[in-house]
Amino acid sequence: MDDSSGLKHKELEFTLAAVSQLSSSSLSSSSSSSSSVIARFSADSGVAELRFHRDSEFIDGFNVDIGTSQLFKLGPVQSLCVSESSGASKEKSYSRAVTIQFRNEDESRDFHSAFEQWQKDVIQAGIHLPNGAIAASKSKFDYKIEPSSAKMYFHYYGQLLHQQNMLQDYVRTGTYYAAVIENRVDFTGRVVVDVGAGSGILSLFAAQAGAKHVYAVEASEMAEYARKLIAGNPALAQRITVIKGKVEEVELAEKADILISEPMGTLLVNERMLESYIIARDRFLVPNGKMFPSIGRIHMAPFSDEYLFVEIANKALFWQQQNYYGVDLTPLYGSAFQGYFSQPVVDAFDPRLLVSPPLCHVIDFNEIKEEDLFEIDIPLKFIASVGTRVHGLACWFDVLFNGSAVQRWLTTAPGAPTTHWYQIRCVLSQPIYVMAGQEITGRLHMIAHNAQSYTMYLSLSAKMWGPGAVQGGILQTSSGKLDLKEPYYRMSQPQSYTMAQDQQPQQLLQAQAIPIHTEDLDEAELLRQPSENTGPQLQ
Ligand SMILES: C[S@@+](CC[C@H](N)C(=O)[O-])C[C@H]1O[C@@H](n2cnc3c(N)ncnc32)[C@H](O)[C@@H]1O
Repeated sequence: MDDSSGLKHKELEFTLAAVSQLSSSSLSSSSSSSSSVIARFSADSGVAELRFHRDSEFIDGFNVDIGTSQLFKLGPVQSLCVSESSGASKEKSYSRAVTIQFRNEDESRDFHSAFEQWQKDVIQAGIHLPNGAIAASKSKFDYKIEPSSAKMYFHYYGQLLHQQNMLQDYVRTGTYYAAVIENRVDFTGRVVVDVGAGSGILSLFAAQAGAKHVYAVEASEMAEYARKLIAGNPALAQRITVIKGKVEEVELAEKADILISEPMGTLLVNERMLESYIIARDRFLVPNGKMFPSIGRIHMAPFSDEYLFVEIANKALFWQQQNYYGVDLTPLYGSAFQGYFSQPVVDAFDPRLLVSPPLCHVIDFNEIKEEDLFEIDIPLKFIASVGTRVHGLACWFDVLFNGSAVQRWLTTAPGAPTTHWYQIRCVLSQPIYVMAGQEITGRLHMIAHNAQSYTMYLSLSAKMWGPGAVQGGILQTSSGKLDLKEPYYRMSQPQSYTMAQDQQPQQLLQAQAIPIHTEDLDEAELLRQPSENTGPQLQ
């Protein structure tokens, strides 16, 4: 039954034991209560919201927009609600989290099902405003992604120079070409959907491989260029239809036998386009249809790199000046130091820097649910091959084209031909010392945010080692929080790994600072490796 909000469910209230807030600037700032807290589901303001009240007072800054939030269970009576910042603060904040403590398991369960139901209604029905008007029904994409991020993102992809950058990554485009052409058997006479077609290049490959018809879906202005490019290839053009729009929103005349897409961002998941690929699967693909690619793997291994560590630590030294035009800058040193270590480093590194064999986290595009990509939690366990200082976690990815004739992997591994994705390294501000044979454990926990990327929480620990060690005991732990949306592109740095890796960090800190190449890249450009001077190494 509809109420004035237009949602099927009436306003609901839950009494909670406590709530506390994790803001992006502080992990622990909180406002938990001694008196009980009421959580109220409401659409009073025309937006479906969860509002928290204590002693009939609204708790400012805690309200969450149900349409753009995600609720996770932390334990039987504890949950975490991650949401877009919508409070009074003007501070730029991609996401914020409220920890909710329930009084018992039943109430926790009821709360979760109410949240799920409200979210479904918001997404499916749109929201009726109190004056009777109906707010435009938003798509799944619009609910998850901040409009300013989406605008910049599609503006970036609407430009030919950025499509050219990807086309000129010959490892990437050549592997797609080979995977399609060698697997003609999968394309001949089939209906294909190209998810995020860009210039239309993969649609043209699919048509070359004999596709009966290809629907090239592209949300950015690039769709117009794709039309032009396709029209200029008349032998293929009659079998390709360009559809301008988001895969979450467009309608197609028929189902697809096969999806083709290049949805991979830095560390596979940046840009959150994999979710669009999964939505396209659920909307357009016939049961048991093929996906090109069908599997993605994130590979991870601890690394040791004194140069990189010192370079990052040195960047913050600027803020140690006590007399900068008469101003003491040191109050900001700690924040600057933390800021530099929160940037994943993007470059191509020597695989000899790896301290142990890598492990991998598999994402099966045929099976995974869109929601599974909202939070990616990877337990880490390695055995150090050498005694050294570990400076963080190195990561890269690969994807599989599981063709009926030929299987092909597109890899971005260190040591393999470089792609425009390079590799990424999460550097910890506190290195850990390991001996050969010692176990390194940890966790990489990534939480999606509404700026089309992820907040990454990394921790690494060295376990007790040697005779007499307490079973399972931890010697040292180091952790960090990084934003995958704000990487540090380091490709133009001089790379030299001739120095002994056991040189003390203090000595290096005193050494001449490595000149830092700063690139004036806008936010959208940072989603991908973008500029000409840092372009992919041509084959
Ligand atoms: C990495 S590019 C790949 C372009 C092209 N397929 C290629 O391989 O060269 C991804 C493209 O997908 C488009 N895109 C991203 N999300 C989309 C969505 N939800 N719906 C439609 N297009 C999308 C972007 O605008 C961009 O052009």
